[in-house]
Amino acid sequence: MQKFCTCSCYYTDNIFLEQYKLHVRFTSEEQFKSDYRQVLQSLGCATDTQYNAVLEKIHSEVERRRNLEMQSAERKSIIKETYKALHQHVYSLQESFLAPEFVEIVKYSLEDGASEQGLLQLITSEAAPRVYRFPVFTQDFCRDLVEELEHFERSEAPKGRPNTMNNYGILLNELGFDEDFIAPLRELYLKPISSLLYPDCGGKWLDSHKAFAVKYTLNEDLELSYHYDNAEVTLNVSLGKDFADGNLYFGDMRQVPLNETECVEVEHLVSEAVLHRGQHMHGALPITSGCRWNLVVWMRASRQRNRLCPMCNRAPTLQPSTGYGDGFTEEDAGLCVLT
Ligand SMILES: O=C(O)CCC(=O)C(=O)O
Ligand SMILES: [Fe+2]
Repeated sequence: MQKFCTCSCYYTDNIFLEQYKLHVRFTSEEQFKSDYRQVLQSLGCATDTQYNAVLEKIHSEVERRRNLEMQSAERKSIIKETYKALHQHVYSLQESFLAPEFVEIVKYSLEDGASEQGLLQLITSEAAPRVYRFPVFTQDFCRDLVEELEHFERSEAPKGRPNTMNNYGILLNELGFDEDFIAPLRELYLKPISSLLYPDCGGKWLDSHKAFAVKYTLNEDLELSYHYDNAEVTLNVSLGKDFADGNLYFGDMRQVPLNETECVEVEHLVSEAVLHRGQHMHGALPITSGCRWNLVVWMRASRQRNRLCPMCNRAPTLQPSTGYGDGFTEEDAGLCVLT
């Protein structure tokens, strides 16, 4: 059994200041002041009170991150004991949930001699550079899954939120989707495709994931700011329900400066996936009516990220974790010792 880890930058880096739409790093008050005081001022954080409110936000976010694993495990166990599913069948992946076109492209990807060129002939469209759109689920399955997620939302069960940028949404591992749904979807279906499309980004070595559902409605979140994912390859499936606008947009890879980037809008039809490199910058435009639910799977390749943590851009400093952590692994140095 692999032992998955987190990078310690999780407690210092990529802290999102919603009010200023700014990601920051915090290691000490002096470092923070020298790195951000001016930038924050230019974004409207002018007074000491506003600045102190920012520091307060950062401290509480770091505290939240430190308690996250324990609280998540607690929620998971309460959900397991008390939550009654509406559609029990959606928790175990079956081929009947999948669109026939998706099954075909996976079948092709598993053939001897399958190539990127051959696969691209079967995929509906390349919506932006190396961003692919194709059907994944049936409409019936999308409807059942949304009904299940809404049933969970309405329940008394405790809820964890996917990340600091989403205030609504559901962590699917807490709800019990990891073992029999997301893991086989990644391993049996998405890895063969990603191996051909993204061999340079760890696509052949996907071995863990973080999966969640995101939700946008008029009284809650409307949009998602421009960001990259803590993932090598991301699957994003539109589940419905009815909504207007809310397209995804893609810029460039995270290494490219923003002023050299042109964004491309990508229409996302219900039941279709958008598959992209995790570090390809993107966001979601505001919806203007209705309710939009998406399934997002951040897929990780330990072989890739053990060398470079995409969040701090350094060799990761590993911290033990429960579950998949952030997809890093302790590599066994002493496996074949000759004496
Ligand atoms: O709302 C969406 O479709 C985008 C979600 C996303 O990019 C993310 O959660 O990482
Ligand atoms: Fe994302």
